[in-house]
Amino acid sequence: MNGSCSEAPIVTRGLTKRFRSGQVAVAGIDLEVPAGSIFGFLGPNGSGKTTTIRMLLGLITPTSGTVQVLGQPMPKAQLSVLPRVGALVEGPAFYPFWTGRANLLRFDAADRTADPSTRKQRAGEALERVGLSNAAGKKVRAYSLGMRQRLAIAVALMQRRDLLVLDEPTNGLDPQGTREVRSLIRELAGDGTTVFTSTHLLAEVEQLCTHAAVMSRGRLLRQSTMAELRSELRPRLVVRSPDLEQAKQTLAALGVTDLREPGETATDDPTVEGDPGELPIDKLAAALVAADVRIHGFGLERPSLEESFVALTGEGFDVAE
Ligand SMILES: Nc1ncnc2c1ncn2[C@@H]1O[C@H](COP(=O)(O)OP(=O)(O)OP(=O)(O)O)[C@@H](O)[C@H]1O
Repeated sequence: MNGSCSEAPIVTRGLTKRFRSGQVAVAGIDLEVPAGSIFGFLGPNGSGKTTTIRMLLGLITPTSGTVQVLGQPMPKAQLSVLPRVGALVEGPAFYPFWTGRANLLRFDAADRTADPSTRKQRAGEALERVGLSNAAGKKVRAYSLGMRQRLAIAVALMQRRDLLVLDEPTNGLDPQGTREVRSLIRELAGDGTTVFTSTHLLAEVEQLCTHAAVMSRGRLLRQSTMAELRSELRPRLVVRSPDLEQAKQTLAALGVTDLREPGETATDDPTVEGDPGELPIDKLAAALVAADVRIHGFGLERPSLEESFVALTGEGFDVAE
């Protein structure tokens, strides 16, 4: 890996894009993508992910703000930066009647920074890395969607890359293709490549990423490690009881805050939940019993990542695979 990669491979400051229509697609975002991370750039459709990625790669110019990729300013330094960045933005258009290998060679031949004398060898290595060596001689039209996407990633891997930027790499894939691409991304990151990947799928971030940033309506709401995001999700006290009013009063008197009755629950029992803060839960249980509250259920529940992101963005995420 290149020495300059110890610094964050992607840094933006106040990055903004206002389109001619007047629409502000990206509104002053400060991104910092650590070296070696699998960074999930998460947000609902239309939240500004693709526009951000296009600015990172120098495909469009920011209205204001700065972008540094691999320590150098973009788009100014794109000639020296882009050969070290593998990108998958709009999937490359393959010739269906050509083999996977022939398509790969064609893309490399169109790349002025690529060395023709090593082309065949590099194609062989890229096909090997994405697990397509055995299918390299097959026509692309016989490829599954997952194989096509892996071939697209092979295009991005024809040269040694310090950073991969992938825009919705599993979009449109069936579950098998999705698994293939996710495991490929994990392997690539395991080799030390930083991976920046956008997605509207929360499950993708949960399964794949070490870090995440959450976009909503052009703004960056949060960015942190996945471990931090998870630990921040405070557990809530959940009590099921036919004596709901009394349960509420008792808990409130002990200092449980934000008491609410959730709409839908797994059981028919009336349920109240609240934030117990630092209160020891055995004391809370004892107090309910002492107040003659009949208890059908009692415990701490951690909100899912989805619930907390929905609370953050006010929008739902697609949690489907
Ligand atoms: N060339 C353009 N001209 C005008 N508006 C645009 C242009 N490109 C994108 N937009 C608008 O900017 C907003 C952000 O779009 P963007 O494609 O960046 O979002 P996204 O998060 O990548 O969503 P998706 O996953 O649907 O692509 C959207 O409202 C979109 O309509």
